[in-house]
Amino acid sequence: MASSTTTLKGDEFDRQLFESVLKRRFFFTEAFEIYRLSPNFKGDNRGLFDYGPPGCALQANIVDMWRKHFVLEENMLEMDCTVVTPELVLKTSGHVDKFADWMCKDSVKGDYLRADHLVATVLKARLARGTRGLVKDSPNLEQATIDEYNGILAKIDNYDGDGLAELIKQHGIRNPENNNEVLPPVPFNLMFKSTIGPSTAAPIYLRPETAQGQFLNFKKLLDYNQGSMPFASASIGKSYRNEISPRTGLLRVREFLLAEIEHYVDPEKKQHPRFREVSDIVLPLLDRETQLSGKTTSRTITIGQAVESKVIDNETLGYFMGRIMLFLAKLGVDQSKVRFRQHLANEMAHYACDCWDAELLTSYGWVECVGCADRSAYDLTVHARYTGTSLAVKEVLPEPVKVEEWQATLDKKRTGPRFKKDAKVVQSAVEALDQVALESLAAELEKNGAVVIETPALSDGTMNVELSQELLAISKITRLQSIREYTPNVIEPSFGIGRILYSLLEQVYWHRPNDAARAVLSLPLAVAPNKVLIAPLSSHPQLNAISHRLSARLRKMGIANIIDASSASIGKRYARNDELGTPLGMTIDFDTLTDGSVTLRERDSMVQVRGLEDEVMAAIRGLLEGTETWEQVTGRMEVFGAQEEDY
Ligand SMILES: Nc1ncnc2c1ncn2[C@@H]1O[C@H](COP(=O)(O)OP(=O)(O)OP(=O)(O)O)[C@@H](O)[C@H]1O
Repeated sequence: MASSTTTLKGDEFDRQLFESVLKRRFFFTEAFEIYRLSPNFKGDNRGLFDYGPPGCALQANIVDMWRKHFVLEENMLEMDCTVVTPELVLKTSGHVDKFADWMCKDSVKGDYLRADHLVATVLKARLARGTRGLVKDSPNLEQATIDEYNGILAKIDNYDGDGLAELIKQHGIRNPENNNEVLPPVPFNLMFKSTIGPSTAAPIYLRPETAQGQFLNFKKLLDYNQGSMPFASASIGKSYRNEISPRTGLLRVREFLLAEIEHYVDPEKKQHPRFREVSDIVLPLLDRETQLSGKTTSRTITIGQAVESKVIDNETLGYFMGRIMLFLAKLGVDQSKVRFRQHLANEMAHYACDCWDAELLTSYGWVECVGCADRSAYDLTVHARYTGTSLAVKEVLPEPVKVEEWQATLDKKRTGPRFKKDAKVVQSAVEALDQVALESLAAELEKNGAVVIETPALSDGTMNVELSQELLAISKITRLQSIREYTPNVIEPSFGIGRILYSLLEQVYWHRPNDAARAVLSLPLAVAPNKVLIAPLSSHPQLNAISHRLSARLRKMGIANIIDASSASIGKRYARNDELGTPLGMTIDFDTLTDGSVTLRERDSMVQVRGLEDEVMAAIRGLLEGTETWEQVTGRMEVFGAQEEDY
């Protein structure tokens, strides 16, 4: 499509105006709005939104593109798992103990504030006041203070509770809304808790991510994939996080659509067969060291170079970062407003060993829209350990190889009577011990005469046993190995669809020159909610009939379209659809009745061409399928030029 004529620069962006367009056109609205206005409404509906028709269509188109770009392109195994998750699963995965953010309480009003956001908001405001003279007569900040604040902000995600408490104390940080003091940060678990059925004895959580359902089915997925590695599963579904204080519209919500890929890979073979397809893509990277040095400027580097120099840990991680970049480009994201930021050590989720976020630049600053984490073997290992179900891969070696290894043997004559119905569980726990564990246990057994090993849950609820030398022997043996067993590592690209949708909308929003009331959303054809507006110039029944026929023709081609036969001026109708991001407009007038010609208007340039109905239909199809550009269409059809549109 033609490029926008007045792209809004960062400073000119008027969020209020932009959001009023989205609300007016019903992209989304706050949930339970009419109840929230009631004096009896006690709840908190922040972070809960309903999508209206264009928001819904845009979301569906993004998801459709995601499915084609990832699931279809890579033969991923898609799953749809339940939201309701037993506590035990999330206890094992570490979410019950660790999936928390730090929050501070306003000492007077009792409001809760997310601690890292509080510090960042206050320091940013001080910097804005003290360096840009935003507040009249406010003193300029000393350069050393400016550097200190910037340094803190560059690594704000790296502070734990104590670190945040120290910052709050040291910098006299208070609630910016009322200047009240805040209490020291405490952790708040972000999962919504409930119970299943009438019994309170069966606690559940709404899943905070789709990943766990995929991991629990790993054995079945591997079988379905004929035991072949590597492979990926994928899932799209609602996830829930009880965010402490959501204030940034669609960017931080409590219920959101997550699209996640879990790519299972041999830990010793993290090369990717299609790596060469992405190795020349240039990525803007903001790595860990740069952030720790207090800087926030990313550097551009090809994925190939980044993997070779180990800035990106391995090919598979690099491959997915490249695929994420290509996906965002297809959606219409401004490539100069994307960067990949590496997680700092404390920021990383409890399961991750490396993580890069794809961040998009918005009026709220850089926003994480896609997380790309190497979860190592963490999840499969903990679930296998707890349940005693093997989630390992057995690889048949091309030739048997001689291996020296530690072997643990239980004396079953003794362990049977000793552990009774738990004997099998104890045995599976011993069998699950890896070589590193066996080596240190062998030394411990020799030294102390007994060792304690972790087990899946036993009948008395405990999860470990003591094994003396009488019950357990650990020795080094040499054997011929024909099967290698390993727990796969997982590379996980995780896409917050709502964040991508909102950031994209901000990036494609602009208005006609000198007319802030005429907003345009330059959404690409592929994701625009409606592709074609059909506008009859009069309400004449014959023109109406043609509109419906054209609409049906487009529908038959799978092209979403909308008829606007209202009495509003054609300029108004175009303007309305510019705000909806509709890329093309077909106008039907009385000439259509005599010579069968129709007009096709392009949203961004407002240029119109005229041709026979079939020609215009072919142009629309070509534009949608990407076999023709708008420039080519204007080259071969009669051009009207940009029309002055009465509004
Ligand atoms: N509260 C939320 N609202 C909307 N999208 C979210 C929210 N939390 C996470 N996401 C999306 O889910 C993706 C994967 O989640 P992940 O756990 O990596 O996020 P996160 O690091 O916890 O995010 P943040 O640091 O912003 O809280 C994110 O990249 C983001 O797009």
